[in-house]
Amino acid sequence: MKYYAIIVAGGSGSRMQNVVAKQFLLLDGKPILMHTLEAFAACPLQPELLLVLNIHQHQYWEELCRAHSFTIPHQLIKGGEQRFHSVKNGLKAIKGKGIVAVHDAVRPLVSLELILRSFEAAEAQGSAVAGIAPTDSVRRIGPDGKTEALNRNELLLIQTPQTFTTEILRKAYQQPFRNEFTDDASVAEYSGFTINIIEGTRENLKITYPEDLEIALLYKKKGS
Ligand SMILES: Nc1ccn([C@@H]2O[C@H](COP(=O)(O)OP(=O)(O)OP(=O)(O)O)[C@@H](O)[C@H]2O)c(=O)n1
Ligand SMILES: C[C@](O)(CO)[C@H](O)COP(=O)(O)O
Repeated sequence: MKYYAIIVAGGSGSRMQNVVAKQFLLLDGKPILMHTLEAFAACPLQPELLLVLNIHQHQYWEELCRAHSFTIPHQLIKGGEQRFHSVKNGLKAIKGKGIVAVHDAVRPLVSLELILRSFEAAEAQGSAVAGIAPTDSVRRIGPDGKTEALNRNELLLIQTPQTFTTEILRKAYQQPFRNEFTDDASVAEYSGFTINIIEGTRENLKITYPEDLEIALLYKKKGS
């Protein structure tokens, strides 16, 4: 079986409010994106790595690789307008059959154990989407601005990797983009596929706001 990882890094990181796109910010002395690629490169299934990046950042990335002596082989693909289009561009570059993990570049603390479990579960069941139970109470905001409590036991916080067979992912990404498509699971589900959830990990956080970088550094130091 052939394995692939599409690492999506085509966003601008607007919520991070930094002049440098967040995937390039340093975590423990190295760009976030390099930690993420290293996590997948360490997988014994040896996934082929496809890195999706805004075309205007390709040269900058190549300079960063030289500066950090980063030599992990990967294919550079141009990013799209939305995450959906970035994944689609990555998928187009995969020609054969296999198992494809889609992962946010800005989740650098993904564990090798989760990556492996995700590939294995998707190979056995068609898909594997990482999720964890919420620990806060949750409410829905109605159109009138009033809020109502939701039963958190019926909810999951969804992470990446989101891993699928090439057959499922290709079929799903043939659809036109919809605003509700915030992840690959929503795209596959809208296409009629059932989503298989696997347990994610608490430290697999998505670096979104400045304080997330500080939390990620604490996790990183703890792990090393
Ligand atoms: N057109 C886009 C938009 C997002 N992403 C990627 O999808 C992942 C999750 O998106 P998010 O955390 O929202 O990143 P940004 O879009 O960069 O952040 P923001 O929404 O704050 O602008 C990130 O690794 C991001 O680079 C992408 O590949 N292509
Ligand atoms: C894919 C994702 O990380 C799953 O939680 C999430 O949907 C990305 O959302 P964003 O708005 O692009 O950060």
